[in-house]
Amino acid sequence: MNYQFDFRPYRRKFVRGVATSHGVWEIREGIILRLTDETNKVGWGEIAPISWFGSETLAQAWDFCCHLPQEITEETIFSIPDQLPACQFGFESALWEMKEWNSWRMGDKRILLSPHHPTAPNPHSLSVVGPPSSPSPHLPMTHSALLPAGEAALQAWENLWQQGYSTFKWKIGVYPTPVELKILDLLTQSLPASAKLRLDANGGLNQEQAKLWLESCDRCKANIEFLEQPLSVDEFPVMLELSQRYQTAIALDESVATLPQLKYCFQQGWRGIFVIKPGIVGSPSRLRQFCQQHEIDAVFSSVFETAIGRKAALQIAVELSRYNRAMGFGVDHYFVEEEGVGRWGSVDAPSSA
Ligand SMILES: O=C(O)CCC(=O)c1ccccc1C(=O)O
Ligand SMILES: [Mg+2]
Repeated sequence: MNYQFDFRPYRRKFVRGVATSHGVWEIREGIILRLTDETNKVGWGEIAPISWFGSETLAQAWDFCCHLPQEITEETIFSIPDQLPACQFGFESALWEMKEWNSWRMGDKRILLSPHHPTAPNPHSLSVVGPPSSPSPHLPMTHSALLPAGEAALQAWENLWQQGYSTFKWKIGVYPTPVELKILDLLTQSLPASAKLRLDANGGLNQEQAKLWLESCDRCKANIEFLEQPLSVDEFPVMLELSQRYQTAIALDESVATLPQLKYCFQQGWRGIFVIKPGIVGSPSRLRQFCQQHEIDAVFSSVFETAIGRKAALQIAVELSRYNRAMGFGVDHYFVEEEGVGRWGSVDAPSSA
């Protein structure tokens, strides 16, 4: 079977920049792709790289798309190299979506698009356009809401709590450790007792600081679910050691950004938490295979994708989640609801390409 392949870039500005230990991230850029089969069934996919996190760059993904022929096959998709993990996700999830349509009784004509009049669904509201997802055998999943770095977290949690979130993730390693530890004190005193807090350092701590955080967390009466990626990727052995020395759990994130890295850390003996970002980790089918073979403790997490990538990522997350870990997709408050994500039909190269 041959599939017609189309793609377009998109650009979304965050309402407020996302501050991490890497600096402030202002704009999310990516690629929306579409596969159309010979009967005009379509599948949408999204390529949303984060190169500072360990995926390919947007320019590399764009270049890959530009060099593909207009008609591709499954073999094209399953032979995308591991160096392009966000592309593997985008193409495979588009293929998956199209096949889902094949096994679904077509009652909704909105999606049956003529290739001569391409109109993209609004990626913000794709959930109302797509086919019903296969029923999940799992319990309803909860989401974790992302808090801003620094003392802004002290004001931000309450509104999110009222929206129904009870797990929060706070970015640390952005301000000096003593300042942030003081805020941690205030935050844990003000959060409701049933709330859970995740701390995400994005690899921005040194070993001394990491120990200070872990000691504070061990002493803390509040429910600290885990400390995420305290040290840089090359300090994996130290994190392995710390995970055995402290009560507070450690989650790897940047260290397991892609599937080969995930496999490596597992092989090296990591049995703590793995944060998995389906949007950049690579091939969904190979991820599924690995997670089903090894019953790892996984937390699934957003890459600030649009509703197109989110739908595919959530399908994977719901299928592979265990231990009732909240999923890190509570990031909608970083985007303006009505904002467009680029028009299907106007072709501009991404600004960074
Ligand atoms: O995981 C979450 O709860 C929210 C998503 C998130 O924090 C994130 C989003 C994009 C890039 C990196 C990260 C991160 O976990 O470090
Ligand atoms: Mg993280």
